[in-house]
Amino acid sequence: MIKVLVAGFKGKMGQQTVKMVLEHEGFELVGVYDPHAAEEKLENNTIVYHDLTKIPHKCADVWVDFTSPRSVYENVQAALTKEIHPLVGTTGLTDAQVENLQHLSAQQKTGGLIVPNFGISAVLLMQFAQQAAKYLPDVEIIEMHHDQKVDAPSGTALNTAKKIAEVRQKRQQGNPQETETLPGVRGADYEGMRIHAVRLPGYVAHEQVLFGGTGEALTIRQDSFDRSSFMTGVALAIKKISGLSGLEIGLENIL
Ligand SMILES: NC(=O)C1=CN([C@@H]2O[C@H](COP(=O)(O)OP(=O)(O)OC[C@H]3O[C@@H](n4cnc5c(N)ncnc54)[C@H](OP(=O)(O)O)[C@@H]3O)[C@@H](O)[C@H]2O)C=CC1
Ligand SMILES: O=C(O)C1=N[C@H](C(=O)O)C[C@H](O)C1
Repeated sequence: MIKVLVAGFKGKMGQQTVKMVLEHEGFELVGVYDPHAAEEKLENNTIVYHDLTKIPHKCADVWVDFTSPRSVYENVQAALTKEIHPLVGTTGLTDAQVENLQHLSAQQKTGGLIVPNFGISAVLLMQFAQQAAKYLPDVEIIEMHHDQKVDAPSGTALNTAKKIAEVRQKRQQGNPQETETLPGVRGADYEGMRIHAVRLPGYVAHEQVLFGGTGEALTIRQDSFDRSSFMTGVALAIKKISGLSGLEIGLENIL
């Protein structure tokens, strides 16, 4: 049995993860964590932790984190220090934070995985976009999410831009003389690529990558209509994470 702890268990993704772990015959839910939770135990007697320092060393094999950009760094530090493999779905870690966590992971000899998106459609979108950018280097990214999301751009959009930047030179896009008569209207700039974030009720998680060439265009789009779609990826990562020696980024590392 793989022992799993879920941080952020009351949230939208945390609840899906708890359900999946309880239903999976190879997994055992050994604890859940939320500093703001009122209860001491779940209905099935699973222990509820409220304080990071009270979570015992090596009490779980995997720490699944679906919390918030404000808490994820501290949580992953705690998991690594306790020699629990962190499986990080939470977005918003900065590059410097990721680098520090990778050092800690090496020091602790405890591997882990940061996954900007557990959906197979999003993983494929990122791979196809990287491939397309080799031939169509003028790109804009539009991500669309529910209006409760706290971070922008989405982790998926930022990771898409980083993957594209690996295969193309930084380039200026659009008219060098362009001006914004409404500030921000052209979106954020990542190495010359524009990223636009839409937040609307009714949406879940969606992304379009638009490529323009001479007289032609390509649009790649993925849609996550339901959060249960992320659970196949979470389950697979829980099974495979102990095989990772460092703190890696992207579900593709275990596919
Ligand atoms: N990688 C992927 O495929 C996906 C990633 N995500 C990411 O996962 C994260 C969570 O998303 P979602 O579930 O929608 O968000 P929610 O706001 O629904 O849930 C977050 C939960 O974390 C709790 N929380 C806050 N601080 C802490 C802490 N220090 N330790 C433990 N729990 C804490 C919150 O409690 P309280 O409300 O009391 O503060 C809340 O219950 C986001 O960063 C989102 O971008 C989402 C979907 C897919
Ligand atoms: O907050 C969300 O909902 C999601 N967050 C992740 C992100 O920021 O990319 C993954 C998915 O888009 C859902």
